[in-house]
Amino acid sequence: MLIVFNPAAGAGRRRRLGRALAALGALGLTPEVLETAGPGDAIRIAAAAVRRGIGQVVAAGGDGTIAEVAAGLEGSAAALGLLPLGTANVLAWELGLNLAPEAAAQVLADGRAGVVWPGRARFADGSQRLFVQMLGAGFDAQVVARLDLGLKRRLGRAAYVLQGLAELPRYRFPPIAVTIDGQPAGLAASVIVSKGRLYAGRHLLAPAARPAEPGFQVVLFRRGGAGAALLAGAALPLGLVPRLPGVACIAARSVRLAPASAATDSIPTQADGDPTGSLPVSVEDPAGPLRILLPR
Ligand SMILES: Nc1ncnc2c1ncn2[C@@H]1O[C@H](COP(=O)(O)OP(=O)(O)OP(=O)(O)O)[C@@H](O)[C@H]1O
Repeated sequence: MLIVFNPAAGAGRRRRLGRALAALGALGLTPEVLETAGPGDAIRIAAAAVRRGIGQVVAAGGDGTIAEVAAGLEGSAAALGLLPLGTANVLAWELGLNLAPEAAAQVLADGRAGVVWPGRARFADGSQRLFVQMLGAGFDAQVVARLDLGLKRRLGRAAYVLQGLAELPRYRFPPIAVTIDGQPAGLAASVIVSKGRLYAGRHLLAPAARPAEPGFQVVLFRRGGAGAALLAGAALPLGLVPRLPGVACIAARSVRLAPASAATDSIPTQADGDPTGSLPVSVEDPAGPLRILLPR
């Protein structure tokens, strides 16, 4: 077993890693730990672990670290383990993991192998990105892109709320043209292509999502403007976003998002809470699912 540790993820992460290692030691396991030095490093470390024949590679960080380890494991038989140390840890909540380091260690030691299907996003410059929980385009991606990382470290998820309020008066909500399974699906001010039911922690966004199956739920925010975004932000912790007027949730096997007009501003995207490229983007299933260690 190899643990890929992102020292920049979440708060109190080194202490939480230490607790997990102590618990693993008590269970007779002494995994190798490698630290990431920056973005993309976890992909390289996980891919090298696969070449060395390591059967379990653990992402110790948040959703961004999980997505990078997943990309490194793609196409292999190695199982992904989770040690949630991030800020939002949405995939861990989605899969029903207990976030305490000792409980996570127990799953690494004796969990059952399940599967999750990630999504693949392809950008116009030829770059691509695997995501495990969601890809956002529009307002939420703008918030992620502008987020001050020092603030995120100090305040955790509250930093997103503050940054969201700061972006409300400046973001212009350029319209996004949405294509679902090859058919036009109209315009939206913001879109979240979700693999899971949850968003930004434990908040319900896409009730029909099934992470263990291919395909996506596409959450369309048809209404733009500060008022609609503020309403969505207020509805999120109440789990009421899917019921808001102007919000639609559509099942998809492939999605294309593009600026509706060539004259509009560049529209940002985020994947699993990290800034990614700008629109246009195409989203599809990868060739196969990922093996993942789940609670018994
Ligand atoms: N040593 C490092 N220094 C700075 N950034 C790093 C380092 N190693 C990895 N990263 C980047 O940090 C990004 C954010 O980490 P991650 O998503 O795991 O934590 P988080 O944002 O706190 O958690 P969550 O996504 O659950 O809110 C990763 O996608 C990765 O690209």
